[in-house]
Amino acid sequence: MTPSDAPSPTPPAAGQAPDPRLLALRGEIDAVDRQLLDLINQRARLAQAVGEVKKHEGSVVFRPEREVQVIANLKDINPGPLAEASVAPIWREIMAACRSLETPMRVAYLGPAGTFSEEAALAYFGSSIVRLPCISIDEVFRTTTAGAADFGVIPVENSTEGVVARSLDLFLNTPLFIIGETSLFVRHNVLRRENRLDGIEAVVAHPQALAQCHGWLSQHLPHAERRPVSSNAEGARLAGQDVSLAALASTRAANEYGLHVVSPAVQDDAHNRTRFVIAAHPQTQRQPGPSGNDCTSLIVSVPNEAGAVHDMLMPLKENGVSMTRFESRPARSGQWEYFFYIDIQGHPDQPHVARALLGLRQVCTFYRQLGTYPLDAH
Ligand SMILES: O=C(O)C(=O)C[C@]1(C(=O)O)C=C[C@@H](O)C=C1
Repeated sequence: MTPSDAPSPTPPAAGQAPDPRLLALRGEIDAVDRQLLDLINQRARLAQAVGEVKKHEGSVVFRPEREVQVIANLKDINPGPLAEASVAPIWREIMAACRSLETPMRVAYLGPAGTFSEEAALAYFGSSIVRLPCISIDEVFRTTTAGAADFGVIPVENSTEGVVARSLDLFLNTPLFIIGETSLFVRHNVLRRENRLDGIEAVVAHPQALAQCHGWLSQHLPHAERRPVSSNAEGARLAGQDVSLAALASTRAANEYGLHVVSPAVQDDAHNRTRFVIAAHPQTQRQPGPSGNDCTSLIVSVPNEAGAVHDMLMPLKENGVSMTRFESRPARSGQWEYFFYIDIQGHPDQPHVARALLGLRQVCTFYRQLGTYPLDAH
């Protein structure tokens, strides 16, 4: 008998009693859930008590380094069968719920509802947050700088398209600093009111998404105009109002705006990822302590002369500090001068990192530490 000939298990007919083993197992699951609820409430009361201590000493609620350690410890001791990848999202939600009892967290990101920035905000902070969707990345910076948001979620880099130049430029003149990072797999889908490709006159999406789907669009929708808009979710919102438009956005955006997924995963690179950083104001948040796996982000500039970039990197080499990112942006001085955006591994509390930063500072004409934060533990 082939698998397709095998008799399929018959579901119980309406009115027929389910298998008694199922009832017994569900009874046990209900009992375990009650215990879990008791335990989670016990944990929430402890977090409230921690919140009282912090209020008393005037310190900040959100401690990313502690949250990373909680999750890493649990992954280490997880006996299974729960998959290791399930531990982080479950505990992130539990900690988000506990945190929200200490204080509600207001998080600004590029909106409207359904953007990948919103997904990054939820992946990083969990869902117990106050969502503040903004109309542009500039607005995310403004809202967070003005104190209307506690944190801003900023896209900085995409694995297909490279840096998000606007975000890097905005970091140059902001008092905000970085307290965390998160990376998302970004899958763009063609979304439309009608479930077919023909008749699409324009594809509306963020310029980065249009670029990330360039090959697919040229092949499948060569005659459709590519119209840039402020975000992919904004494109989905517009496509919800006009059947001649298609959007490139997430399945969450499809649900949000009642659209069909006409073609799934049309980004040219199957492994397309976007990295976001979490920005906060130094008056309301402090730099996270060492977590054991940290990154320090800097913006520096050196004189426009032979060997200057080499000299700038020597203190890192001499102190055994790894550089994980090196980007340049024009300084707009008309003199072919550049700002360099550098990420290094480690925390300034580590002596070799402190020595490297001191050496670097001495050769730079501009030096700004953008923040030190635990690396994404996904
Ligand atoms: O340990 C703390 O500082 C807490 O406030 C508790 C807790 C948690 O739920 O475990 C909550 C918020 C912080 O970001 C870190 C951890």
